Amino acid sequence: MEYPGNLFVVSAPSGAGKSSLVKALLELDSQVFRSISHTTRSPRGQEKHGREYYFASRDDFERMIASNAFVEWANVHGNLYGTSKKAIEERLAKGTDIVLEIDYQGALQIKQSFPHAVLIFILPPSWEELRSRLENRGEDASDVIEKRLTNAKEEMAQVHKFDFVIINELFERALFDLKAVVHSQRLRYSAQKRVRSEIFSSLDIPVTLENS
Ligand SMILES: Nc1nc2c(ncn2[C@@H]2O[C@H](COP(=O)(O)OP(=O)(O)O)[C@@H](O)[C@H]2O)c(=O)[nH]1
Ligand SMILES: Nc1ncnc2c1ncn2[C@@H]1O[C@H](COP(=O)(O)OP(=O)(O)O)[C@@H](O)[C@H]1O
Repeated sequence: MEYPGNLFVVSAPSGAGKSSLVKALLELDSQVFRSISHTTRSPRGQEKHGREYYFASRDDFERMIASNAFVEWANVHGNLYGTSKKAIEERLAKGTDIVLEIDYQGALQIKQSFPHAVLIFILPPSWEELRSRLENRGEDASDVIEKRLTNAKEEMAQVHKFDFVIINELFERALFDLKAVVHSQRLRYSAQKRVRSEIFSSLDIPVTLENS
């Protein structure tokens, strides 16, 4: 099913800066919303249920899997994470753009269900920088950091399956690149047709079906 809204997926190894970049994007662009995932991970730092995540027990999460409530879900770093159908379908149907901040497994599942989804991978500038960001963030125990750094090797090996790759060295530059990807998608003819059809019809521009 085609939706009038654009669907962006942002993936990155833990510590690369995806949450910071998506947060900054949402502050600049009122037309983009972030999908709130469910997770069995316990809250970190100042995280609040219903804001960063819907924190769920393992039983509740598995009940949601059994009732087919997720459009995608995955086991990441030993915790379960998933995007509920409810979280995205309502927003997309309204024509707003939505960002999913999910791992590469979820990204590939989304691309299967929503071929027009735009997959964006955020890379750190180096291994040393990735480690130091995780350590300076100060939100994960050292064994968790080691596990996430080990998983980062497999995650970054998937980068070629993504539509765009942004290197998050200087934050402002990476944010500029992320904004450019979002805005370029809005300028695609098919996206324009869905959002500005009244202008196309008033200018008598023929809209061919294959772009619908
Ligand atoms: N597949 C999937 N991955 C998710 C979802 N929500 C978060 N993740 C990913 O799970 C991983 C761990 O997220 P988190 O525990 O918040 O740690 P962070 O990566 O250090 O911010 C990250 O790669 C997230 O992108 C989701 O709904 N589905
Ligand atoms: N370009 C950057 N330069 C330096 N530090 C950064 C940059 N981007 C993010 N950070 C910091 O790195 C840490 C990890 O960022 P975060 O957004 O939590 O990553 P992720 O969501 O990918 O795990 C945070 O402390 C954040 O403030």
